[in-house]
Amino acid sequence: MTRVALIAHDERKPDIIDMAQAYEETLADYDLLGTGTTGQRITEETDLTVERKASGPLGGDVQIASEVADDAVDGIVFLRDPLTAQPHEPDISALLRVCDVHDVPLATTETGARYLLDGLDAE
Ligand SMILES: O=C(CO)COP(=O)(O)O
Repeated sequence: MTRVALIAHDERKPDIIDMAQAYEETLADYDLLGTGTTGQRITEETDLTVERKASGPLGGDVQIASEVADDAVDGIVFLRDPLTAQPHEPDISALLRVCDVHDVPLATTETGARYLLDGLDAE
């Protein structure tokens, strides 16, 4: 089954919830995972089931990076807050890097997320 990770920094959580609601029918066909708080918010505000990893600052990004390294993830939507420094920036960089290494599509913008999810849906 297609496995998709959903991650958003705090300032972007309203955006990822809007996206999850708009794409709920598509996402319902996928095996979803996410960082802790993002996963919790999405499960509260949609009927989707999300496997929750640790919260980002507590290692959730690296847990997802580990799955990417195992070729277990098909796509990631990661709505980052570009205006706020994150204490776990090295973890975020690791996740982005491992996606580059494994050619896993990663969208960090809402438009990119739409392209990514439409693309996965068309496969
Ligand atoms: O910090 C994050 C990603 O780097 C997101 O973590 P949460 O979903 O737990 O807020």
